[in-house]
Amino acid sequence: MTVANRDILLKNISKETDFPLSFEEWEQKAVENMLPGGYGYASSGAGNEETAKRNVEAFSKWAIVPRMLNDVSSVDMSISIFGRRYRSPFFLAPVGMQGLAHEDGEKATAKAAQSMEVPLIVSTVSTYSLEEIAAAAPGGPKWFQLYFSGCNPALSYSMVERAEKAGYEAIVITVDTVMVGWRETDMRNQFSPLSQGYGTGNYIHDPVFMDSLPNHDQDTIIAGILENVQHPTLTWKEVAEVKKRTRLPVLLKGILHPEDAEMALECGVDGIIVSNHGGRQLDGVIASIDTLPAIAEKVKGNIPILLDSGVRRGIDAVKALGLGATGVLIGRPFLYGLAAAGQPGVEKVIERFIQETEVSLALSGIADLTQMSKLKMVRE
Ligand SMILES: Cc1cc2nc3c(=O)[nH]c(=O)nc-3n(C[C@H](O)[C@H](O)[C@H](O)COP(=O)(O)O)c2cc1C
Ligand SMILES: O=C(O)C(=O)c1ccccc1
Repeated sequence: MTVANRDILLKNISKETDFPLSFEEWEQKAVENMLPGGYGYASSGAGNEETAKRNVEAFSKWAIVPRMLNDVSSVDMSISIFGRRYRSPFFLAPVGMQGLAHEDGEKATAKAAQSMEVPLIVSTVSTYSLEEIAAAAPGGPKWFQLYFSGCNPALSYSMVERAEKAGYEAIVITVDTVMVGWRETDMRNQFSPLSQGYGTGNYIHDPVFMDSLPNHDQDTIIAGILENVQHPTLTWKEVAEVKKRTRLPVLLKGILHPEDAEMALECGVDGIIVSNHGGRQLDGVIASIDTLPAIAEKVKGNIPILLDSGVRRGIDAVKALGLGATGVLIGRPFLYGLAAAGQPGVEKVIERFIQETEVSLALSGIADLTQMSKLKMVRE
């Protein structure tokens, strides 16, 4: 029997009581280890935090109708995407400024992703440069998340080129951040992640970016980064242009409307990430998991659909897979693991997700992910 909770039944779990189990327990460790402004930035949602709450509630409203009497003695939860096979359906979401959680920031996360064989999506606004992160874990699968520059397209293209050169295997264009959301927690704390992040690293270490600035004092660099991240004029035109300029697969992150998913197909993108940015952008929007079925119906298996926002444990991933996702991204869960214990913390968070998913698939009567359509999914 290979199923993960064997160790628990054999009481081997007592060896690792130092590590939290649930999301809430990891979050408590993060509260203890992060500065209040940084924790507030990471944990909060936009506006009244309706969507941030809805993301989690919506998962609990979906129920699985499981299958019995299928041999689940070995559960294979590997997925295949863009010609590569991964051992699990989990990805680490692009999370900027990880230096806020741990001094090794994305370098520690990259090492954990490599050792757990989980693809890492590196943010444009990382504490460390995309090359430093790649060098920290040269064998690990990694994708690059692009905030397409609002004022400097040459910067975006140069970042795509650098990512290709550094071994990144896909480009994820985030489309829900044409401007940063209305974040009252940060206003109250007078907190800007950009000024904090800058002190600990050298993200956007790009000659094109640096040349575009009138001078190199910290305020000018930070204002320049923000101007580059926000892009109110972003349209399908820029997406098509990025597609033209890279040989890597291009995904769009932040799709919620089924018709946008259809337009993504028409535009020739290679994948979509159904996401509301963890409730950090437009408050009041639908939970990702609730819009997934309609999107899956439009996409009809033509391109992979990934999902994030509110995935807190393995069973949430099973629900997303049951509703048509190829894989899921986790954001805050791994960030809190990083804050709690650095690289080993991220590894343990990933391990918990993988093991709970394995047990949950077995109990659902699923031996491998091609069998997911045998489940019935019901919304309360
Ligand atoms: C602190 C923080 C920073 C983030 N930075 C980025 C970013 O730079 N680029 C991006 O596309 N998404 C960013 N996101 C959104 C995540 O990629 C992801 O969509 C979200 O965290 C998923 O929700 P979850 O935290 O509920 O798992 C960030 C999220 C957090 C919590
Ligand atoms: O905090 C975020 O979610 C995010 O994506 C971001 C990135 C750069 C600046 C501000 C916010």
